[in-house]
Order: sequence, then structure tokens, then C-alpha cells
Amino acid sequence: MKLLNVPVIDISSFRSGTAAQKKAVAMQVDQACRDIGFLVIDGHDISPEIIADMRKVSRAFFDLPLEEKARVARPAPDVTRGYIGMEEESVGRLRDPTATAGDLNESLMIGPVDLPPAAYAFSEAAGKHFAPNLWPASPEALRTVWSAYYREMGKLAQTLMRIFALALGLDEFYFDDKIDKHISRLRIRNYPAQASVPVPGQIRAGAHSDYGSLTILAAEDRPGGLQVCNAANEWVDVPIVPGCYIINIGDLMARWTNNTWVSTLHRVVNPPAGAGESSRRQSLVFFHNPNYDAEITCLPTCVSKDEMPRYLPITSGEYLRSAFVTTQN
Ligand SMILES: O=C(O)CCC(=O)C(=O)O
Ligand SMILES: [Fe+2]
Repeated sequence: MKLLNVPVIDISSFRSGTAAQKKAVAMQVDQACRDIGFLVIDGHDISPEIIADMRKVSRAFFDLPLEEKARVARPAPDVTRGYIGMEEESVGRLRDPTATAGDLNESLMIGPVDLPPAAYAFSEAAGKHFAPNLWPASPEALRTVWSAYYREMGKLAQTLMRIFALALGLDEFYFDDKIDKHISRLRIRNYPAQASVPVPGQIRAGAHSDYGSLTILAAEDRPGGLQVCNAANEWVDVPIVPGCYIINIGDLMARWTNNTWVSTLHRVVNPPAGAGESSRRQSLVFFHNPNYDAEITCLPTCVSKDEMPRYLPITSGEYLRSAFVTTQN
């Protein structure tokens, strides 16, 4: 029986357990990634303080007047840095070109905070994956807090990729050298309370799947939250468990696994009319992406000898570049 709801998995015994305990965690993760593409993890070691600091400085940024926020506006559609205002993007448009209403959130986004050597980071193949970050002048602490959080997310993503490797029957460290110069993005989304009724079809974030290897999301339990489309084609709420992260795999991981794992559609729905100020919601979203020169070629354990892989090999950087250009997300 396929999982139709998102499971909660404690990964602490992967970090400190025996080989058998690590394998047991990996097997649970494998089932979640095959069946629904989402899991909630407990037992990560990210401190509650850094999450609270992230929430505080990010909220202070979104509370600034629009002119201030616009000083760090995204410089061009294919540069995934900076501020994107309310209704400026529609993440559902790629799958549904009739989804013309803009999403009811605003966001601020950064890329890598520690650069690899210039010859690698600024080569032609690197494209804009190491474009400079646009740091707002206020709040002053944002840069330090966000940089520290980005680094923490990179470490947690490495642990998750090790779990993924075991789950896929590979050596635990299989992905390590493919993610040691990762081109991940950290994006904080602010979903304000809704003072007026949205236009038909307009929601907080339209139905989409993520692009990269995996996403690490700290959500908030507020009216108008995250839903995932399960294997029975029903929208189910993703559980918000205090202190836990929501993890999902992206399209690149599905491709890497030859669709053994699923990158599922998800969306953020509106709060009920009149829900009031308590429906303001903030998401800390870390989109993990492998090194730009990592070859995304069908994993050896995801295809049998007499079968052809479904996809041609492509580099992570080229795959993501074309996804950003298509959707301007
Ligand atoms: O805010 C959320 O809960 C999810 C946001 C999301 O799916 C995304 O940013 O890709
Ligand atoms: Fe998403």
C-alpha cells in the first residue's frame, strides 16, 4: 500500500546509530520518497535559536516599506537573488499557463554565501549560479543570521543526501563530492494576512514541484497552509509538527532516480475569509541543488541491465538554468 499521507521520520539514529539503525531510517525515507515525495523529519540538529533568529530578522525585513525592499529587487528574471514582491510570480504557471493570477506572497532569496575558488565559481559553465547576493541594509543582523542558517542547511542537506544514498542502495557517501560546492538557494516567503478576497484561482502559492535535489522547509502552523497532491490525486495537508522540518524531493532528484522517487505537486492555499492577522505565515525554504558540474545521470541502482534510462545525462547547472529561465521562479 502506498503512503497517502506525509510520514514523520526521526532521523536522529541515522546520525548516531548502528549500521542497522541507519539502514532502518533510510528504508523509511525510501518509502516516503517513492510514494509521496515528502516527509517530515524529527531529530535533525538545527538549533531552535537560529530558526527563531531567522524568523525575527526576516519578519523585520518584510515589515519595511516597499521602497526599502525594492532596493534589493531581483536584478533580472534569470538571476535568482533578491526581493520579489506580492503577486509578481506564479509558480503554478509552468504546468498551467492559464494560471495568470500572481501568488499571494513576497520573498527574499540568496545563493551561496561561501564561494569556491574564482576559476570555478566564475567560469563560463558556472553561469549565474554564483551571482552576488543582494543584502538589505536593514535589519542589520540579517546578513549574519541568514549566512549562518545557509551553512547549517548545507550541512543538514549533506546528512539527508547520505540517507538518500543508503536508501537508494548506494554507498553512504556517494553524493558527497557532487554537493560539496552546492548551488542552493535560501528563500524566505512572507504570506500576509489577506485583507481582500483573492481573485478566482489566486492562492498563496500555485501548484508546482520544486526543481532541485531536495527542499528543507520550516513552515508555520497558520490557517492557509501547505498541501501535497498524493498518489490518489487528492490534496492532503502536510502536517506541521513543532520543531520538525518538512523535506521534499525536487525534479532533479526524480530524474536522477529515473522516476523511482517522485517530485510531487504541492501548493499553499488561502486562509478562510476573515481569518485575520493570525493567518500571516512565514516559510523558510532551502532549495538544495548539487554542484553545477555534477552529472545527473541515471543512478546505477535505478535501472536494470536490460533497460534504458528515461532521461539523457545533463549537468545540474544546465538543468537548473533552463528551469529558472522557463519559469522565472
Ligand atoms: O510556504 C510553503 O509552505 C511552501 C513554499 C514552496 O512550496 C516553495 O517555495 O517552493
Ligand atoms: Fe515548493
